[in-house]
Amino acid sequence: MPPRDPNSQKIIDIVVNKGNGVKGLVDTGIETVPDLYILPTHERLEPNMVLPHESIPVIDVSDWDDPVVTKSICEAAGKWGFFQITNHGVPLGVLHAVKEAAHRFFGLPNEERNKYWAGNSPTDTVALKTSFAPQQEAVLEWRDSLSFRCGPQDLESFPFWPPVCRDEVVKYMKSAEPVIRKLLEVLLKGLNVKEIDKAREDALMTAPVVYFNYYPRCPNPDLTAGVLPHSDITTISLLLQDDNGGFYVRATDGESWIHVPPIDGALVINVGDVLQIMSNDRYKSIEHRVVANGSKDRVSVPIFMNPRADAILGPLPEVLESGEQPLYKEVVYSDYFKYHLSKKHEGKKTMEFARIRLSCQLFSSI
Ligand SMILES: O=C(O)CCC(=O)C(=O)O
Ligand SMILES: [Fe+2]
Repeated sequence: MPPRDPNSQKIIDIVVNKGNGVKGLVDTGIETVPDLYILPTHERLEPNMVLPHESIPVIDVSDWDDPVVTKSICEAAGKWGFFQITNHGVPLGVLHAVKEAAHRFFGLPNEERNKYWAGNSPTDTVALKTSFAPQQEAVLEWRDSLSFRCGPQDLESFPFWPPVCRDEVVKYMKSAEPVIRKLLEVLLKGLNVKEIDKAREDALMTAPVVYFNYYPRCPNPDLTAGVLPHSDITTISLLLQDDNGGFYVRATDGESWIHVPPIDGALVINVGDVLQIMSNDRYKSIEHRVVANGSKDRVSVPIFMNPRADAILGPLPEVLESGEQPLYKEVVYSDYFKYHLSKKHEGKKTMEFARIRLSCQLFSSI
């Protein structure tokens, strides 16, 4: 990346090097978005790129055993890669409380918040960051995020988590766990996997991470990005939105975008890269993005369910059993993860790391 101009370097200093985040920048009273946050025009989401009448499915999951429900889930995962679920059993009070907890954390004074800055935090299970990969990005994303690793061993460091929000995070994670398990059971059954045994469970769902994403009100929301288009490198992700809107997913035409309207109490579910790889493309990990908000501070609370770092990913034997060619080679999840983090958000580029190129496929079939 070319060197930054002196003004952008000054802002990097406030936002990244001093650990104040974009929230700290907004608190200085800026009235326009600095150049460092201004996207080239071709990267902005223009209104004519949004399909106003399309929407992702909303599925009532009050009966997980209903074949209509399981079929809708698997079909949505194959066609849209995204769907919303309602009546999932996570109490409304728990959902509201965790969003309030996110506001409480980001409402702390800079010096309280940045105690948790990545690398500085009292525990490596909690990390505050800004944008996605500020060192690799010419333009930064208008977002700060606080992540909590929530695997069983990670919870041992709970006493070091921020007291203003830690109870709510754990409660949310615990109530969402059965939903994650059910979703994975249904999705894997759709791939002919009869049961998720201990080994599969270890590989698929050992490393959940809860995020607080915080998008402070932005003076020029049309010029910048909350989050640039990307796919998640998870098995599956569950997203809790607030009522501000601004979350878009790539339409099935591969070009346009669809808004995902907030529904109180619903969770937005998406297939991540790992499940697309395991399903040999039957399920789709779809790009999504967030537009900054001009009138309010927005929060979202995703749960990213990840495989164990040393898990070996590749198309499942059950999927290939009928002689289907694998589209992906086997990769270790930690290598996939590191590759993802070494680049800025760039659509679905990370998947190239595991994809078998056509020429190799032809070669191996000769
Ligand atoms: O904030 C949102 O609504 C979505 C954020 C997102 O896509 C992510 O954190 O991966
Ligand atoms: Fe995402």
